[in-house]
Amino acid sequence: MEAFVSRKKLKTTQQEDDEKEEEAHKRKGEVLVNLGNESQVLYIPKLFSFQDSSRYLKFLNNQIPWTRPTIRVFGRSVLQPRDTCYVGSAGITELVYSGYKPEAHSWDDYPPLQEIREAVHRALPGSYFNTVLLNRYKAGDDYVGWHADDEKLYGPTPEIASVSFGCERDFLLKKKPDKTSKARKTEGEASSMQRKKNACSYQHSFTLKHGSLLVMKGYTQRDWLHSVPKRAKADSVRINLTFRHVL
Ligand SMILES: O=C(O)CCC(=O)C(=O)O
Ligand SMILES: [Fe+2]
Repeated sequence: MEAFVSRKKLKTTQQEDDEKEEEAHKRKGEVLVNLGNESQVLYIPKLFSFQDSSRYLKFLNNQIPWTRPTIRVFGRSVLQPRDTCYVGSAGITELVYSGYKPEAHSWDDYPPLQEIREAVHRALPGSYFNTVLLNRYKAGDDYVGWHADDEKLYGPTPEIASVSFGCERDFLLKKKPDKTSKARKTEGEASSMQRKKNACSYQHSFTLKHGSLLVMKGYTQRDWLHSVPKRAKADSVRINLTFRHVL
């Protein structure tokens, strides 16, 4: 009985701490979502002013050597549905995703990218990013499908900082299917009402604004998938930069 009470108390303290942290971010106009099991997402809507964001968008759109590579998806070669470029420090482990190994360009050639990285470092004390993967979505039919950035070179709990410029697009998160038999059994026993309720907390969506920063932390890449789906109404270019730390 005693053990049960103290466990319950411990959980309450954790929840209280989470709520306090969420409140502190809210006061700054930010959103912190605790996804459970030590996964969090932080959204800062205005890391950059409108003017700076527009200047960066123009620079990136015109000066980055964009490519649209052929990638492998479920054993088939397909054109990636967005443009890409990769920038990283010399000597880092090579990145390979969907059978594609992007060439790492040098930070030295893109001072505005270094400026953006410094702003991200200031916003996230203690963070350090040595690579950035850039994506350009020309319009609403460019997208990124469901995936996790769970490549080994980032380690088990990577912090991924995602900066967006240009057209607003939806960023979705959904929980990976739970593999443990205990979880399957609990889900099987749940009433349809409970299942609906659970489903809600297993999906989140953010509209990523011009000049915003979204950070995925903790075990988000292990336990969750994310995507930027097609949107018929998105009629202009969006550029997204995901800063990552290669170990
Ligand atoms: O464009 C975005 O917001 C997400 C991009 C992304 O998930 C990725 O590059 O891995
Ligand atoms: Fe991603």
